[in-house]
Amino acid sequence: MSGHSIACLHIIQSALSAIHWESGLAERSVDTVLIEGLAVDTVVGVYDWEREVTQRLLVDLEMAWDNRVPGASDNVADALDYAAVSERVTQCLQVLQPQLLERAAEEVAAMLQSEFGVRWLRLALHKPGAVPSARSVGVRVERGVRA
Ligand SMILES: Nc1nc2c(c(=O)[nH]1)N=C([C@H](O)[C@@H](O)CO)CN2
Repeated sequence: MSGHSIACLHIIQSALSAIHWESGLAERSVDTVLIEGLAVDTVVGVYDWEREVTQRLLVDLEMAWDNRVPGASDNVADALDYAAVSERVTQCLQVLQPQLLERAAEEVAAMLQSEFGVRWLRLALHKPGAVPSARSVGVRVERGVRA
């Protein structure tokens, strides 16, 4: 192969790798941070009696986060801090006192996206005592773009 052809090949390879990078196909993280079974006692429910008592909700969360950054720095400031998120989710549900789990899910999801910069999340809210013949009932939502 001539020197000219090799030079052309290099140019084509560089252009292709630039396109690959720009298109976001390169090294995209699909990492997540998890919270499972977070117990939150709050006023929740549609019936009159439910507005007079607190009931337990269990929260499961999976949130997209590029864990390579805190993985390299070992610094919690680079991580999605699951302790801070747990505290804020608890506060959000205790202030909201929603009737429906659907309303609670929307509020928590929007808060996580706006306050913590979470680009994608899957959130399940369980209300274990609501239907005595079921182990648990609840809702699951997915919001944002995963990758
Ligand atoms: N899809 C839903 N159905 C029901 C909800 C709810 O939040 N989402 N809530 C109730 C009552 O509050 C119930 O939990 C009382 O046991 C009924 N259905």
